[in-house]
Amino acid sequence: MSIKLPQKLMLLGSGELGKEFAIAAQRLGNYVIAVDRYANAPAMQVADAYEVISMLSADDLEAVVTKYKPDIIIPEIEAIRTEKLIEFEQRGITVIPTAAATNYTMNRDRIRELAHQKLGIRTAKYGYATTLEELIAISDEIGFANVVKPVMSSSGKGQSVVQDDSEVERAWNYAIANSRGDSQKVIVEEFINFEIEITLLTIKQWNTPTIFCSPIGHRQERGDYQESWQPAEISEDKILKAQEIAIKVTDALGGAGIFGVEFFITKDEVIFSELSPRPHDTGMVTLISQNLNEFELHLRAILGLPIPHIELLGASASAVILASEKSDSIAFSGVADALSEKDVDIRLFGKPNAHPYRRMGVALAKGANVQEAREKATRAASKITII
Ligand SMILES: Nc1ncnc2c1ncn2[C@@H]1O[C@H](COP(=O)(O)OP(=O)(O)OP(=O)(O)O)[C@@H](O)[C@H]1O
Ligand SMILES: NCC(=O)N[C@@H]1O[C@H](COP(=O)([O-])[O-])[C@@H](O)[C@H]1O
Ligand SMILES: [Mg+2]
Repeated sequence: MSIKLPQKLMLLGSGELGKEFAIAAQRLGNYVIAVDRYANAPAMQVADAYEVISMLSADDLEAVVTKYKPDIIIPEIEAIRTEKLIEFEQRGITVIPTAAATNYTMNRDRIRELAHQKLGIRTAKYGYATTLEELIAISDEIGFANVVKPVMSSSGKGQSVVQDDSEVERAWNYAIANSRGDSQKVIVEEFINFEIEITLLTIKQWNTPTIFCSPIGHRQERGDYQESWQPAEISEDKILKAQEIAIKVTDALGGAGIFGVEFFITKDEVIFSELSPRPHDTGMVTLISQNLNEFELHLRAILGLPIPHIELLGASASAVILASEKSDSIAFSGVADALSEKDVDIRLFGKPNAHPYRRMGVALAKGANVQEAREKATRAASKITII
């Protein structure tokens, strides 16, 4: 595919990942329309145009697509009326990576079925429930500890680790209260006691073979990422195994773009967890670690532009800057202090309001080794306070 520039790109979802993507797209002169459910979202601040709609509404999606006639639709979150994307694709608009892929990954049950049932890939043992009674029954079958998550959610929203049957009801209520979209279904997964978990950024291209970034290690709390680092300390044979699985799943999904493929690495196994058909939050480390970051790679893959070489520039890390309370007026202190160390950078996303644990920024660092990079990133993040 050889594409003419500029292209008119419509981002569905305009958070921090969309913002960096919009910047990358505009550096090559493209026209970006940023869409999200609230005004002043990060990507809207750097886009050519923006719209506030419910992305779960087919009518709202139709209205913005009719208004702007984008060449390419680029989903940035899961919670989108993906059936409507299938219709847009049939009308000749490119959907990234494909409309079917966004439909598969919108709900945890669909991608699980594809990876485990259809492709035979090793995952954690799992089951589903649509009522508390079903959850009690399936939890006994899966055993404890297990992890309960709404089938539609991200960044750990509504997710809990359940240690024994006394905690099942609380997990049910928490999952249902925090489910995105209109689903009342939860997935229960066997708790995997992993040594490390990784994101393998996988770049699927229109006409050239799939390529990979060096694996990214990460640490999560409450199901949400706290820090990530690159390279992850895993053996070459496990990297090859993860690459083989990533190729299988992304080939089944088709299209082009970057995917964040998540794995649990145990002593003996590489276990597929889930994937994002778009840049990954833990991949923000590539804003400092690589010659081309994950957003530039996504753009090049989408536009069919060459990626001659991906270079890891050295051990690097990212650490998140989280809000601690609810607020509608955001200001940061400690920025100068955070930036005082060599090879440290930060991004403040410009989200218009905060609530506990909302990700408001990220600190990035390079170091002599992964440990030093992680320490520097965490130190920088800890110096920034939201006031
Ligand atoms: N079965 C499991 N065993 C052990 N830990 C788990 C399991 N499932 C999830 N976790 C932990 O919770 C984190 C978040 O889970 P998961 O990736 O499924 O949720 P998510 O809401 O889609 O997150 P994101 O959108 O940020 O990728 C995982 O990265 C891992 O640390
Ligand atoms: N794990 C998925 C992820 O990190 N997605 C990123 O977070 C934004 C939502 O943030 P918000 O909840 O603070 O609005 C999304 O728009 C995307 O950029
Ligand atoms: Mg995840």
